[in-house]
Amino acid sequence: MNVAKVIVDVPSAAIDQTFDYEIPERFMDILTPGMRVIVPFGPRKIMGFVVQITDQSSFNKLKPILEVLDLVPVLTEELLNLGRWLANETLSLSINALQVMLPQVLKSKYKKEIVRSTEENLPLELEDLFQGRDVIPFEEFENSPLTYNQLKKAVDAGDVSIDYVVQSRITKKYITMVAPLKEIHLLEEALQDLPKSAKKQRAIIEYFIEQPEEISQKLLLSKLQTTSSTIKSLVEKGLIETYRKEVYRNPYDDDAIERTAPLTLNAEQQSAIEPILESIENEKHEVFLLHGVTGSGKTEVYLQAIQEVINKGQEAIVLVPEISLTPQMVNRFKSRFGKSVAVMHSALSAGEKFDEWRKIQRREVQVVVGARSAIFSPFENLGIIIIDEEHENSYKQEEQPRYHARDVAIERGKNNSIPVILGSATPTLESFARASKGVYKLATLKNRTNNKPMPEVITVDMREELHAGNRTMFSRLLMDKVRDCLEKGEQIVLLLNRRGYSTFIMCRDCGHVKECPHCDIALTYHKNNQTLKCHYCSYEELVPHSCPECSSDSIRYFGTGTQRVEEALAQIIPEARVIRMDVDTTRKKGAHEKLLRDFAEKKGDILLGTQMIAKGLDFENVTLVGVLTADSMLHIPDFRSSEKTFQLLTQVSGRAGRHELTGEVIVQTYTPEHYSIELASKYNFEEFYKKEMAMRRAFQYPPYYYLALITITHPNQVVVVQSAQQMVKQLQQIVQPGSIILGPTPSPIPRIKDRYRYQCMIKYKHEPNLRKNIQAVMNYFKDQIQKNDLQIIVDMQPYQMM
Ligand SMILES: Nc1ncnc2c1ncn2[C@@H]1O[C@H](COP(=O)(O)OP(=O)(O)OP(=O)(O)O)[C@@H](O)[C@H]1O
Ligand SMILES: [Zn+2]
Ligand SMILES: [Zn+2]
Repeated sequence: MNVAKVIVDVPSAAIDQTFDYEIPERFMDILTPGMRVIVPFGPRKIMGFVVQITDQSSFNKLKPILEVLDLVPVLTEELLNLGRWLANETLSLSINALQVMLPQVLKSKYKKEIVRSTEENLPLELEDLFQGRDVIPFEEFENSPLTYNQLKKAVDAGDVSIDYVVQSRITKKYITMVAPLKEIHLLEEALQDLPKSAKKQRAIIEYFIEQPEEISQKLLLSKLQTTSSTIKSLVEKGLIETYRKEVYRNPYDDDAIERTAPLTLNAEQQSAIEPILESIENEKHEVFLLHGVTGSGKTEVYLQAIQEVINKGQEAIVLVPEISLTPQMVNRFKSRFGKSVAVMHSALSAGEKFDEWRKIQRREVQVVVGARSAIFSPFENLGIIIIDEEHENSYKQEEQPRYHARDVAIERGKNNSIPVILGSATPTLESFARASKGVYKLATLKNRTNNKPMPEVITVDMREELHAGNRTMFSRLLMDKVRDCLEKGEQIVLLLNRRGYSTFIMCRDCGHVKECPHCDIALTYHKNNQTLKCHYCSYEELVPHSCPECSSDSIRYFGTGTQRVEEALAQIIPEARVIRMDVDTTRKKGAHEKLLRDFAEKKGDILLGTQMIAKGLDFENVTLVGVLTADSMLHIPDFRSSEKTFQLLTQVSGRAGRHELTGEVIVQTYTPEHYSIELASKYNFEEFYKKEMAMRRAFQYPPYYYLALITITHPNQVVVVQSAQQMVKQLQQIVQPGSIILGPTPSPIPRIKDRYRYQCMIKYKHEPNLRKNIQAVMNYFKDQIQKNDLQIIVDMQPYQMM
């Protein structure tokens, strides 16, 4: 068994295969699949993943593996298999499919060190290596007579660990600890011996006599108002010691979280959880769709199912949309399961993410709560996977590998014979259709746990407002209600159903709109620093004083961004304190949390924001929710726009009246008769489902048809058009008779980063070989891709049509 099959880190279709390498003697006993290695590749040394170890190769002379990067595999056997499935399913490169499962730190340049993790004596050779130090650079081991096998034994025994040091040590954090070295009665003796004048030293000894536990040096210094030189002199006397201790960077203050006990489930929750518990018990893979109105207690069902899994000694993955991963949400899990919970969140630093990942890898936690990528958590004894708000688009990754976390969850569910729960107040049509057909098991929670009705929704026709002479963006009814609320000291959530960056600059004289010079899209106006920015390529420039086309100086910004709403509010109700939440105000780390905390602490009357305020928030003092422009999403060219509108309106309505106070919702719209607005205002999901299904059937969209979107890009427009036409011709030859090919057409954003973009879409019901066939078509373009800078992006089951 001296041949390793390795996927190398060269993201190119021409290299997308395993390469054979010889395993040198010194790595023979330690190398296992799932470890990263350094191998020679042409003139370079590059990283690769060992995916298989075998004893034969069809090549005669193999190059040897140069270095082994891990002594514990970073990918489990299950994840390696999942990687193969993922690459195949999403038509991605194997290397991308494996990389996506790992935290950033393991993908970048790093140094390694060996850390002593025991006070016990180590084998002699190791003691020689450490020479009294606690941490040594990995290279010292490589230059020592010690074998990898000996080191691995020490790692497996938990005596030492290997750590990765990413530039400037961001992977680990240490604090200096101080602890007594002598027993209490010896400390008391020492105290007698210390001269009375050595007040500071005496204070430290007295402290440890009272409290003989370790304490961080920093805390000790501040507690006793003492100095590090005082500590040092006691260390020299052999009375106390100082040492470094690794602390996990913990973004959440665990100890401050109060523990909660399971609630007694109500009848609906009880009948929802029973089949799930059965499935856990019988280790049977099933997918449950938990359709529960907002505030119906879905989370409590998750918590109790997870408890069952933990009791069985198994582990749980909970996916939550990125923007709902608020401390509020995380605390619900931490308050039930304490330190057994890891959190994976993109707002964490690379080091923090790595720490959380390591807790999973080292089996220090049983539960992970995280955004999309947490689906790849390296648990080896999974018992359940839960996807909260399963309808959220953020579960789809919009770069290679273009996977949907729901599909990955179900695949892992199958592989592990465990249940998968999809929860939502507004399930996707796809999921609800599967549940209706019995492919998924449906559980429904119709009532809020507080037994209050859903807040009443009043739609306001904005056309009538205009007729009545109201030209503001607020209807008279909404303003009355807002004032009412303010008087009663209650709070308000205002949703602008649109992104913050929709504000653009236009010349009033000639109509010129400032666009990005590299992308065919209007630049976004940012008021705070008077700049125009491109959302797609980060291009940035200062706002011009006059029109670049006609030199007129009546250049204005347009569009109803949140900034403008804020200004308008300030004019109409100057006394209201507004907290604005959008891409601009939440860019800084921790800003999102801070704004929410401020609102919870009633430092603001109105929470004004984009989509990001619609979900998961639970404030007891919120009694009014206003939606400023319910229809703005209906007009984007996306077959899911009605569904998204329905989902958003339902979600945001669910923010009101969740506790004692009754809530109310005002929805402003120019198309009150549109079924998604009308039915959302009545909370009628079933009826919406029927109507929307009929539309999808009529227009041949999912869930009746599957989609594959192929986007072709190139700096030269002629090349793109020609290639796209060739692409459609090729596709026509591979698809089944019932399938439909649309295009080629320019993409909705026809140019990004100086590359022109065309697309074509395949709609199909049954194409068992589609992936293989598309791969073959890609092969047809191989030369153009490699030599001519052509790019082809395949998105199986696309969510973004851009
Ligand atoms: N069995 C129960 N008895 C009493 N209170 C409960 C019970 N189950 C849940 N609750 C409480 O009801 C409230 C709403 O529950 P929860 O937030 O879990 O609902 P949800 O369906 O997840 O809501 P959303 O989808 O809106 O986030 C919470 O405050 C929760 O503590
Ligand atoms: Zn002009
Ligand atoms: Zn741009």
